[in-house]
Amino acid sequence: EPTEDKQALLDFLHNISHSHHLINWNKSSSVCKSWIGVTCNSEQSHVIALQLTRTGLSGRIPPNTLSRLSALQTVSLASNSITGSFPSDFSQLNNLIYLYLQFNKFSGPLPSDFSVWKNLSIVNLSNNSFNGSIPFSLSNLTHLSSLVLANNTLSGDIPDLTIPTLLELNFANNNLSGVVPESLERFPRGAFSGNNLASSHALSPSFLIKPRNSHPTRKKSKGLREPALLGVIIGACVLGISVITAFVIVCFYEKGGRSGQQVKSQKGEASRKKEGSESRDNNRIVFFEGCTLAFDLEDLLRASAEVLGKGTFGTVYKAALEDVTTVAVKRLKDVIVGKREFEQQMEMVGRIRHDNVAALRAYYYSKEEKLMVYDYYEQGSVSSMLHGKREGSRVSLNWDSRLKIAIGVARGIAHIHAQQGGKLLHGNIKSSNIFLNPRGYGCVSDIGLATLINPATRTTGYRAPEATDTRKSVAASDVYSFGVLLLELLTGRFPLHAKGGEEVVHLVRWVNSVVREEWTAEVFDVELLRYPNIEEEMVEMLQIGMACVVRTPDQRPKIGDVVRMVEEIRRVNAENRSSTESRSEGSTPTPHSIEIPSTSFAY
Ligand SMILES: Nc1ncnc2c1ncn2[C@@H]1O[C@H](COP(=O)(O)OP(=O)(O)OP(=O)(O)O)[C@@H](O)[C@H]1O
Repeated sequence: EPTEDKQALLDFLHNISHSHHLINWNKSSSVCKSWIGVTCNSEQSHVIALQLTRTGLSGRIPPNTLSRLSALQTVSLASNSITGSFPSDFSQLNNLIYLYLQFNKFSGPLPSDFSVWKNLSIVNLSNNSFNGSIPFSLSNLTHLSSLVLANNTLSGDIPDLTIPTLLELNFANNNLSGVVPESLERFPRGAFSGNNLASSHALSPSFLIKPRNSHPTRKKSKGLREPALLGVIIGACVLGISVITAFVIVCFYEKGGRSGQQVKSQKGEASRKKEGSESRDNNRIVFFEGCTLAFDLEDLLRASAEVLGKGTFGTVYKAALEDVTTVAVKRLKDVIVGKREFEQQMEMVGRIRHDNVAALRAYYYSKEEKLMVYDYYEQGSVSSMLHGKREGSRVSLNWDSRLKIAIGVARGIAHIHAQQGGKLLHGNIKSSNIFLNPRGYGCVSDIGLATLINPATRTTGYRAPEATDTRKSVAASDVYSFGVLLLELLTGRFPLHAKGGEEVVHLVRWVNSVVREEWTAEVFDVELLRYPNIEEEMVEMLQIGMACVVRTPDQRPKIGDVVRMVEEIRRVNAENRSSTESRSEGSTPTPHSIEIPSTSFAY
């Protein structure tokens, strides 16, 4: 626990007014683990990021508080009502990389000596009342990639800033005069609009305003889209990092008219402020309890992102918020329910906190966008672990891991089924929705989405025979999907896999036929055969899996029994193992060597 940093933050908190968002900032809780908006380094010895966007901060930043956070790399205090001049003691934060102070009430001059922050990469001081000139010392920042000073009252000439790393620049809507220096001519004209510039860059407002007003009906959403679009388009052009920008471009700008939208205007900026706050008020990101993240839609839009994959319900992006916090954002498509029903479902799911259920951290609903925010699981899903490329990227899943995945998932489903008087189902158990919790147990994600989305778009392979339509799903349908997952863990095969030519093999049918032929050992993943003394456990798991996938829902075990059975696999065999160890050491199952008690299989 970084006690000095904690005290500095408490001193900050006690000397500035703030909203209830920071209620969990207290002495008794862990600053690194539970304080909202605070991120520590991996050793938990220092606070490295402070993200207090929209937390109702108002008044001056108390001196000698934040400046004591010596390892701070990110300061985000955007969208508050902070007054006073730029905190002079921030000059002590010489590890600063990201500085976001936009949408506040700062006034007075900018710091004259920016060179104290030699690692600064992103500076956003826009939408304040800073005055005075733009300091020339900015040109000493050799890592600077984004400089946004728009919507202030800065005056004087624009300094000749030769910063090769700079990708985004916005000085619009100030009182700047003179000409745009040659070093900055590469930036779009809109970056300088709304000033008193004398050269050809002093553009006619009508040119700038036109594109914005050409789609009056889309006013609201554009308010959110444009600032990020500007950054992304410039970044993409210069860097060509199309994968990273895909999230913002594909995700958020799909519906908006694009031509000419990069250009900003004085009038446009003014209306953007208004539109932005309106739409934020109506459609804000809703965070759930226990979430230490603090960001808003604009942060999400700005985040560098990559597509993790497309699923039945939409596309999932890995988004790096202000390059410190990484989250997974699911952008839903084909949502068939209205706002109220959507919110109710999210509230239900967002309240679930369990070791074996991936927490939904936040959601966002607007007419155009429905987003869900989860923790990002670095290791990827169980599906990618099982079926990723055998060499290299594939994480080896040994038998213990597979057992722990099965136990975790069973417990997770049981917990889900215990919610809402038994009314909540998962509806889409599959290996790509299973992740590993910190102790290596399975953790279930994507709860309850099936009821929000067009039922025709459900995944086959894991789907129970009766669940042809989401509305016909019952608790036993989740048990069936869990059974398929067990078979997948045992066999290392996809639920539907191609067997030479075009023939598609249904895993459940295949396992049943192999077992019927008494070639049971054939079903197991060859990767598992190198672990000694696990055949009994594998057979037990196979029995449980096969019991879960019987055709008639009533004949499947209840999830509570399934939990007990999978937990028993290890317990029972741990007791037996010592006596059998000497006998079977190193042995692997051979064809015909395993007996499966006869069950009434459906296939
Ligand atoms: N929180 C997360 N962390 C890391 N990867 C994730 C996370 N959530 C989803 N993914 C990965 O993103 C990809 C797309 O996920 P998504 O849930 O949209 O599709 P799916 O699981 O393949 O199918 P479905 O939509 O039916 O659930 C998958 O590979 C999934 O494992």
